[in-house]
Amino acid sequence: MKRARIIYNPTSGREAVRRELPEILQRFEQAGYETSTHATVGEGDATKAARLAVERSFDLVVAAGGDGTINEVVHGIAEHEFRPKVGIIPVGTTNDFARAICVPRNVKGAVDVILDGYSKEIDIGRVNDHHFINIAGGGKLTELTYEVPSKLKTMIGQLAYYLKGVEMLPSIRPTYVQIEYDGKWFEGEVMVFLVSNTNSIGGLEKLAPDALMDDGMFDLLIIKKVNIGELIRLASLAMKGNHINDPNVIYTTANRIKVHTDEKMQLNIDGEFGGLLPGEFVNLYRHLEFYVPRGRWENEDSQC
Ligand SMILES: Nc1ncnc2c1ncn2[C@@H]1O[C@H](COP(=O)(O)OP(=O)(O)OP(=O)(O)O)[C@@H](O)[C@H]1O
Repeated sequence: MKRARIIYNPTSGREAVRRELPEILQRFEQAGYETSTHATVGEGDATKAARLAVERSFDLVVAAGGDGTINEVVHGIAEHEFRPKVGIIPVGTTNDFARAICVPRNVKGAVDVILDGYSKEIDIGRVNDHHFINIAGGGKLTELTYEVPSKLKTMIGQLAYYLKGVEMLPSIRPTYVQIEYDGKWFEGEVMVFLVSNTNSIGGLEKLAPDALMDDGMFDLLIIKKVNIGELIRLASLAMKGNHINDPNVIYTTANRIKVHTDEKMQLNIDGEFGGLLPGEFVNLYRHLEFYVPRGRWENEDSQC
């Protein structure tokens, strides 16, 4: 009998997964999985639980939570030689990764996808000792993701991030960085740099519009030093993906990216604090197999 381990964050998003757990378990059991669960208790716990699931040879590991929980589960699995397949039940606030791989952002639809049994190998990113699924980066602008209080996120969802962004705008300062990407070189002041694995970041689906998830390449986006007015203009262009040809923006693909700075610059990994730079970003080609909707993912023009 196949064995599934469901690792869930009981506090994610609007706390949906806790309510629906009995039904989720029943559906996995009916589909032939011997299923057990682990409720996370705090930071790093999903990683430990995922490592344990690998050691105990589970066939399937399901991450139920927001992008933070999925990141932790991926981190716990990615370092092993034998890597079980991964299913996701997105019940977080923004659910960027689910958006990117077309998994429905409701419990029933997400469970349908996993139990349908269609999976795809997907790239993931590594920087220093961390892994990431969506995006890593640095610059004051990225720091808003961990300044949004969890209670506020539960109450008003994604709007909480935008409110924080507006609040932080006047305090955003550029940082002097050196970035080496696949043999090319950038040196100068930047507002933000983003290393993206998916095209869905912070709910903005056009920020890295060309990002593919199984090509072994990141999309690198650098926004050079600009004033606040320019930054607001670029942000509004980014809503439609029209920022990428702007002279203040570098947008390119790369497999390996090294970032160095003499200033103190925080590294943001999938929306969480990931230590300080410098960092070397490496794309791990088709490293993990995720359950995705049959058909829909194959068609390049399809919108999730
Ligand atoms: N029982 C818990 N109580 C409080 N925090 C927890 C608990 N379990 C895990 N966490 C922490 O919560 C973090 C964020 O959770 P997660 O990403 O699942 O939900 P979210 O913040 O609602 O969604 P999103 O990442 O989409 O904003 C995790 O990275 C983990 O460190």
